[in-house]
Amino acid sequence: MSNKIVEIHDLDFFFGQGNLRKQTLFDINLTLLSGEVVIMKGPSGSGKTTLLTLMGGLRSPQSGSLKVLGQELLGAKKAKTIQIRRNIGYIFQGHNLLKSLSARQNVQMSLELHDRVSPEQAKQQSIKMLEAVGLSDRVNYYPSELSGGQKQRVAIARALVSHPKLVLADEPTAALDSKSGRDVVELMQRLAKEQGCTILIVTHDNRILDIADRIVHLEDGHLFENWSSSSPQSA
Ligand SMILES: Nc1ncnc2c1ncn2[C@@H]1O[C@H](COP(=O)(O)OP(=O)(O)OP(=O)(O)O)[C@@H](O)[C@H]1O
Repeated sequence: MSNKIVEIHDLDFFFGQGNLRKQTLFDINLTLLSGEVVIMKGPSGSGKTTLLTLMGGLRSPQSGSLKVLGQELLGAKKAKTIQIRRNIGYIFQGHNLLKSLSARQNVQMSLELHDRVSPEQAKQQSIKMLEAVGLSDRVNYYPSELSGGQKQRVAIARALVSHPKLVLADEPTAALDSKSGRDVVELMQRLAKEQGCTILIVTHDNRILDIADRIVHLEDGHLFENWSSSSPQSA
């Protein structure tokens, strides 16, 4: 299989219709390779979340080409998009845990989308994943009984438990203090390297830039690439 996990060519994106139609993304070209940790930076409103949701199959592309795991999303049928989404782990700012489910059940839920796993296997794998994120003593806790950092760890466990090829994280440290934020991204980076998955992190948090293999910038819907984390521009 190709090592190109995401391949975007000449992608434009518009919100709205008629007079209200407004271009948000302009001629985006981007490739994410297998096992890379890539950070996407950029001012508020520059289009980062829009691009992330397009890559995640949560929004339909309108032009250009957007391939995820070799599959074209432009013009893809709903069933195909849903199939692609099963190979993607999502981590969002608000962590989106279900309040009525324990940490283990929240993680397990994402495995139950995969019919090849029995409920008992799913349970064991979920517990193992919670151990991997340092929550072995919180497996049966509910979200309301966990700190912000612990909730974000559960969200990471949930995103990674099915060993997705691609993980998309939108501001994963935004709600965390700097120590918890740092711990959370280092954990994501370590698990990504262990599992060989590609991670794209959208962030405003300059303190975590050094964990990236590559940093891309979005400004007013235009993408600039190849500013490495050690380059002076990214400081
Ligand atoms: N559903 C929508 N309908 C119309 N315009 C939208 C919609 N969602 C986003 N936009 C607009 O698209 C632009 C890009 O928004 P987006 O959320 O992608 O930016 P962002 O870079 O992620 O911002 P932030 O860093 O503040 O989260 C903004 O001007 C925003 O107002």
